[in-house]
Amino acid sequence: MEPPPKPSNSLFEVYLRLRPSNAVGAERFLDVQDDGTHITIKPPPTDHRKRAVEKFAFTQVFEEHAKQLDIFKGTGVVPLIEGVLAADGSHGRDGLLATLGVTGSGKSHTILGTKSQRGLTQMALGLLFQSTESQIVQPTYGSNAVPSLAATDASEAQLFTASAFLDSHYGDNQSERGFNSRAQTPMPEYSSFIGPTTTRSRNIPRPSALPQTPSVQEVEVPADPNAEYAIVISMYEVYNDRIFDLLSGSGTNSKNGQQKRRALLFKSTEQSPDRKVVAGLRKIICGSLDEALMVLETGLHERRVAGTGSNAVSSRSHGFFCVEVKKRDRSGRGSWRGSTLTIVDLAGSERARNAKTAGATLAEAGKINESLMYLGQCMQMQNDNQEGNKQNIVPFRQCKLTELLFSNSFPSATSHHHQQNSSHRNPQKAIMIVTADPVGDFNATSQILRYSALAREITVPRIPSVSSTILSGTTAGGKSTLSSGRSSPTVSWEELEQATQEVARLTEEADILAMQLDDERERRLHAEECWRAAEERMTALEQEIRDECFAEMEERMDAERRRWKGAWDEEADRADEHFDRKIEVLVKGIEVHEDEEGEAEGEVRVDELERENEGLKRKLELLEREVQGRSPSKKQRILGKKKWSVPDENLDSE
Ligand SMILES: Nc1ncnc2c1ncn2[C@@H]1O[C@H](COP(=O)(O)OP(=O)(O)OP(=O)(O)O)[C@@H](O)[C@H]1O
Repeated sequence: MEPPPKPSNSLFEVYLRLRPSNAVGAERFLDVQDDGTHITIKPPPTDHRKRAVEKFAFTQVFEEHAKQLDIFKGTGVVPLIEGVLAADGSHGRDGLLATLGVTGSGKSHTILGTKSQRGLTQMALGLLFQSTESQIVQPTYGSNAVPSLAATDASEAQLFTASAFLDSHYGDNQSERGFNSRAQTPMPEYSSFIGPTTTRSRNIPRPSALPQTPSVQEVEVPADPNAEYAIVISMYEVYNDRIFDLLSGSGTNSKNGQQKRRALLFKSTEQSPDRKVVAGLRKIICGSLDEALMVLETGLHERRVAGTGSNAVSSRSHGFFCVEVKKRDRSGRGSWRGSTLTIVDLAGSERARNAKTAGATLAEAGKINESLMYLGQCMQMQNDNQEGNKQNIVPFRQCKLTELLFSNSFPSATSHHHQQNSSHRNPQKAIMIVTADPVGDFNATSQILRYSALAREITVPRIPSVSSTILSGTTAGGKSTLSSGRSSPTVSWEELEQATQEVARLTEEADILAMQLDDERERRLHAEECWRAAEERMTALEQEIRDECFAEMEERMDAERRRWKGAWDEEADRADEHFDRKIEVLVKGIEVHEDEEGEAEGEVRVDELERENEGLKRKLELLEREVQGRSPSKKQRILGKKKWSVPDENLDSE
């Protein structure tokens, strides 16, 4: 079985590294074939259910004796570095290096090393700085490198020089100022971690105390001679499907850092519309390997402290270490472009049943297993795509981990458009190092090998069946019988032998089918698990959407209520005014009515007075006529004296 030729769209090259085991007397279930690319695993003899021997193909298998430097040179890390340095003058190609394996199988050992040995990360950093030594930009206060780097950063990041960052983290916290990728602010240069006078509140990692071996001096990778380089480091972890910055200091700076940590988004930004980036990270510009190693140690410390604390040794999150290798024209003009080398230390898969975990840690283990299951699905899909003609879509959007790992593995949707211009990016090149303990947990290890291997083959060892044994014995007997001279139907013996062989073949086929059935059953269970997980996600999503809708509805109802109340008050005011006006009109109306009455009364009174006057006139005429009948002097006297009083008297008398 050959590993299938690697198609251009394949996600990973997959290497297997076996770790030396400490277990004494434990039986080995994994063997490496002579070609160095295949392994076979057979279930322990105690497992009666499974008899198949499974064979897996990898790009290369590294046995227990392989050293860190062997892995560094043999797993394609060097080509990844060549890709990001891009000596040919291009923008380079993103690289991804990840380790996958059961808990305790040696992932962190491989990628991050130990107290005495460097891991692939430190060696990769060493090679990057070694290759760009004379061309690396020193980020100092006043140089235009820092603000120009901040201006071209597409991820809304806060940029710090390593010295400022380390000073703010370990020193007196006075220099907590960064370059935002959107607004450039001049920043003073603090180099207190180098200077002898600074008081440090926490234990600053000392480069001299970090492992110095293995050295990568002998490895040579060319850099672009016409470029100046800047190396920008960021670190984050995926914990419970959420992204947290490992350089923000929130985990180590606060007592309850876990609560204060703010989850970041993986999204497209204004400056990066066609690629998703982790937005809002703290990024550190490192001018030397020592600075880079100190930043790395700081992030790793944060990862350990910010974790659950229940298992200090084991990685409880997926750790991402990103080295952006930026370059621009050596003259210092032009904008920064470049690519990123991402190194991932995946959390170990474990069986909740085996791991004595409970509560939050169990939920955390569940999330780790779920994300690794999705990763397994993606890798399985890659392998299926390689084996068959049908190209399935790799379902990498199922969780943060696979999204982060794979979203740059495919040409972006707009790459077609970009093909014409210089900003076109190649899909990233990725390497997966699977770590395994050949005497460890068979079930957990075989499960990981099954989905990570580039090819797989199952064989059932041929067990002589009872009938074939008997019949072969009978055949031998027949021959002896023949030699004894007894007549025997030779054709029947031949037929019987053929039939026996057919039975043996069918038995073997049945065994293989049974194995395949087992396998299918396992795949079905796996698929059901995925289905359940997807359903749970859907339910959670539905709930989230419902909550969102409800909140929006509430908000709208509130706004509507407020609007309605306003309108109601306005209407009430208007009605009051209207009412007041009506009353006014009514009052006026009443006044008018009163006047009319008065007028009428006046008229009546005038009439009465006129009538009275008429009566008086008549009486006066009568009196005059009466006076005329008397003497003139008397008449004068009477007229002079009684002219106006007489009527009254007359009226009274009347
Ligand atoms: N190749 C190796 N040679 C020597 N020791 C090893 C090797 N691989 C792993 N170890 C040791 O085994 C132990 C567990 O390894 P490590 O912490 O790397 O496992 P891991 O896969 O990262 O586990 P987890 O997923 O829980 O973080 C460590 O003490 C490590 O030094």
